[in-house]
Amino acid sequence: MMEENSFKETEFGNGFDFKTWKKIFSLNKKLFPWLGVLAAFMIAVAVVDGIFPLMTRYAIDSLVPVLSAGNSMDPVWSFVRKYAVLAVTQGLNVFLFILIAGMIEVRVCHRLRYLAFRQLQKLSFSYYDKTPAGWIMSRMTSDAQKLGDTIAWGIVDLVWGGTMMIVIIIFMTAMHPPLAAMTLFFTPILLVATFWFQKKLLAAQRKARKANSLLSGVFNEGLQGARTSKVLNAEDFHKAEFAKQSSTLRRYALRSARISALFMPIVVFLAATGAAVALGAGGTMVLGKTLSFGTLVAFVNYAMMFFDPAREFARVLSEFQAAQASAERLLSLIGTEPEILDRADARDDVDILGSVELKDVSFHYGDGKWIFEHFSLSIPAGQTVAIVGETGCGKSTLVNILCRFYEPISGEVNIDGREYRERTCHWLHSRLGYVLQTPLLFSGTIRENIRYGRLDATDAEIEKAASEANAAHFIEGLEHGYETMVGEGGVLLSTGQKQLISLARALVADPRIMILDEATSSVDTETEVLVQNAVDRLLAGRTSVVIAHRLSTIRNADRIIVMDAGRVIEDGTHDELMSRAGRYRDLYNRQFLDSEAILEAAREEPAPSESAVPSAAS
Ligand SMILES: Nc1ncnc2c1ncn2[C@@H]1O[C@H](COP(=O)(O)OP(=O)(O)OP(=O)(O)O)[C@@H](O)[C@H]1O
Repeated sequence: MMEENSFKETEFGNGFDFKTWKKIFSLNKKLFPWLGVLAAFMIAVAVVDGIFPLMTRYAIDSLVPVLSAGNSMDPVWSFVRKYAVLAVTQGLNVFLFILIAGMIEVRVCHRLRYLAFRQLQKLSFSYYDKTPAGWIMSRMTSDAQKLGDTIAWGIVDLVWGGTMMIVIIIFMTAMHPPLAAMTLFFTPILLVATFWFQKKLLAAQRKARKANSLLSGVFNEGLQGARTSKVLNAEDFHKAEFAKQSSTLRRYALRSARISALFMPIVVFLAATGAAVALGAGGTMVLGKTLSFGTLVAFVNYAMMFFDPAREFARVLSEFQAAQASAERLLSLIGTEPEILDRADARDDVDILGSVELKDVSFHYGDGKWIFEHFSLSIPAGQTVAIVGETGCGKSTLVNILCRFYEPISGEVNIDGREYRERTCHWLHSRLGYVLQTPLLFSGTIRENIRYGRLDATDAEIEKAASEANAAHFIEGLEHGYETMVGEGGVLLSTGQKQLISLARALVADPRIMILDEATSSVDTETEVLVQNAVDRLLAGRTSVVIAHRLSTIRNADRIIVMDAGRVIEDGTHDELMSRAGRYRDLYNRQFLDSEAILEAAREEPAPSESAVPSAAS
């Protein structure tokens, strides 16, 4: 298998890319009306926010003289009513925009995860060879989450910040254009400074996060491998690695703290300068009676308020830029084409008898290292073939090609005399059973796990398959029987129990061709016999290819193929090959008799953890 660290992630650019965002938005077309509603609410929130200083202006200029003159309270009550209406409207706006933005966040995240997961189901095996599981998990979890968050709350802040700045400029200009020009004189500097700081801050934070995750990796390895590193005297190496990552983290964390510390005073200073100008110039006008006192207060308010939307606007733009890497990585996953695709004229509606033939097949995994060159093998329908050979000789690769997880680079794979690419992948996979060496169960009940073999199987069929697979006895002995939860990956069951369930799953599917990658893990003798009987039943009457480790399977096979470096070097029955004194006899004596000896030892002293087949795992 390919090492995970050989995976090279595509480097994505840093600049803002409209195309990427257009694609992300087009994947969420159904949310467009909601995005429009959200934007409308944010415009409303910004307008109402901008009206409050005008209310203060009105109170100072119109109400204070009325109150000072001791006239009626009526205008005050009318003002209070208007103020209350405005406050309630704003409360409602805020309630609704939080609700809608939250809904959009969840739906964007769900949609992107759904699209990525759907694509993952379609992708060929080769994709999983090249792509580490951790990388895929990050795309599905943190990237999808980040995009949901950035799109929903980014629109909130972007529309609010943009509208708020426009509203402030309009209101100021409408009240007093020359004073507006003076107050807003520093605004461009404020905007530039805000953008610059936000960009630097985000970059430092991103580097700090990266250093933090590397440091967690070092922790993890250090803790998990504590025993190994002691044995290997590798403590100093781990200490040095920890010191390196830790000082990188400290450097970036300090940088981000420095930027934050500088940012606030500088930007607040600039905003305050605007307010000071308004106060100085406006104050003079108030003295000269060319400006009302209320208008001056409104100007000072607006000048101080301008800083907030400017900061939000800059922050969101930088966040969109930061989230762009998430968008590009997710799009690269969603847009990956499966390497194995059905041909346009591939048929699905043909019966299968089960004869299999590899004809002149050559294959490599994309690295140019040929695993098979001009390889041929023919298996008549109904025959059981055991494949044996040293590790790395190509047994699993042969099975991978047979199952069409990979296609040959050249040559043909014929099933019932027809090239398998003339059929759909579904045609083959629905008629082919594959029992893995390490049986994988899904979290759920035992019944559900057996039903994975054929989704429309009835309960009676499931129970019949379990009984044929020798699993019924132990299942019925469990407190919840077929409804027993198996835990994630089947952790609540023993190895032997999992093997029996996976055999039942294959039996319920009733495939014409059966591929069996036999388990090497030893189970106790009693289970070994149960598993072997179930395997015999599973293989009977089907074309079967078994990567064989059990002596009993090898002996019972119709034919044994010995492979070496991608070639068939011996082919015959057990007795024929034993009489030839060739590689098979060698292997048999060395490998299979050894495993027989291990089994023999296990018979005398059964391992407690593996002797649990008939026992409960509720
Ligand atoms: N996904 C892969 N990408 C690249 N090379 C691979 C891949 N899988 C297997 N190989 C290489 O192909 C060769 C044959 O491997 P294969 O797994 O088919 O052997 P095997 O006989 O099944 O071995 P084992 O008995 O250990 O399972 C090996 O050299 C292996 O390194």
